[in-house]
Amino acid sequence: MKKVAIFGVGLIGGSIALCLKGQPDVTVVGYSNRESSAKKYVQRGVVDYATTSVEEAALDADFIFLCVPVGLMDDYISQLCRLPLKQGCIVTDVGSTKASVMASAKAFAGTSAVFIGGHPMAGSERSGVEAASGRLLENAFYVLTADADTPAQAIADLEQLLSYTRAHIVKVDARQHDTIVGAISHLPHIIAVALVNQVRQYNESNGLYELLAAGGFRDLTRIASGDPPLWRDILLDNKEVLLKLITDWQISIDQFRVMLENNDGEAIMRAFQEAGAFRGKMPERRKGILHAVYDCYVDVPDHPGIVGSIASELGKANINISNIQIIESREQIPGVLKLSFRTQEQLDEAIELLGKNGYHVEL
Ligand SMILES: NC(=O)C1=CN([C@@H]2O[C@H](COP(=O)(O)OP(=O)(O)OC[C@H]3O[C@@H](n4cnc5c(N)ncnc54)[C@H](O)[C@@H]3O)[C@@H](O)[C@H]2O)C=CC1
Ligand SMILES: O=C(O)C(=O)Cc1ccc(O)cc1
Repeated sequence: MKKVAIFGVGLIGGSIALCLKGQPDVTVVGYSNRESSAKKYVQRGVVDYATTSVEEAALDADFIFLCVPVGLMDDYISQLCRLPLKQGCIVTDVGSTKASVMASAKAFAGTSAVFIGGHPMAGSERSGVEAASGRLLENAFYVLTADADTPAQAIADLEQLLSYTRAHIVKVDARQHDTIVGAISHLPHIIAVALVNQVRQYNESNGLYELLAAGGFRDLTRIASGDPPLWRDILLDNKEVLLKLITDWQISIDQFRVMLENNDGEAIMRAFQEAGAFRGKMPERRKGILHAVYDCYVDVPDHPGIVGSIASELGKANINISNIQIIESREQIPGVLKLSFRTQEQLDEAIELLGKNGYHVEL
């Protein structure tokens, strides 16, 4: 039996726990610094048992996952490396930045434990154990960062355990990870927040901004709803990378300003063509860091039972809806139903079926 201790059973820790709990050879213990959270982990059935004692959680653990916000990693690493951990215990983390945690983890040198950095490249703007799902990491990339002297057997053992998440392991150098993830995740979060706040300020003097921003703008800026303390920690920890990326971003935006000032339609088209061609090459069907959302919008006449009837038409065709949202119908605007699916295939099938049945569907 392998004992796996999860420190911080929130969105990511809870999702990993759900993949491991119930496996024939695994016991999962959750650690929280708060009694009420520890109780909740057990009540929700995410862990086998929970404790508020670092020592009890770590005692005899074969694997320890640090799933707390980035700003707390160093503190937990210092606490753990002072404990008599089991010989060969593998300590890992799930933090969104890797260089600082790898630096802190040097403290494990000469102890009975081995540290391997980790970052599952999937998640959402939600947080807490309530948002955890055993399918969150399925098909996502899962980065591991290890030092040159990390025993190959320890990496293999961690990979073996992580196979329960059905994520795809990739090994990346910690600094390179922070540079790349800075560009594809951290900078986009900054831009999304800045964009929403720009519109929020315009909206203070004209509420039409909020009303008209309901569609694409809302989807484009979904990640602006991330947990504020979590993102404070990530951005401050990756500050050096982000300062450089923000400078590059300012150059890109400035190029657009110049194109507009010069009425340079050719350059605008070229920018769209280059972006479209690069984006078109990106893999669509594997979860990326900003995970794909397979949504469509269906215009619905305002009559009772319409939602049930659409759901049952799809159900009969074995197309599973993962979420239905009725978007408030406003005066003179037909009702709109937002349907979400888990895969591109299911979305495509739903669009085809609903189209055949006379519904107007948009992406
Ligand atoms: N949100 C996301 O989509 C992703 C987040 N990550 C990383 O995963 C880690 C956890 O993030 P989430 O699961 O999203 O956050 P979360 O807020 O859902 O979970 C964090 C957990 O840590 C616990 N916690 C907070 N302070 C604590 C303390 N002082 N001692 C012990 N436990 C404490 C919370 O109670 C909660 O259970 C972070 O390092 C984040 O950068 C990695 C990939 C994706
Ligand atoms: O919601 C999304 O699409 C995300 O981008 C979630 C996310 C947040 C932090 C990470 O380190 C990785 C993924």
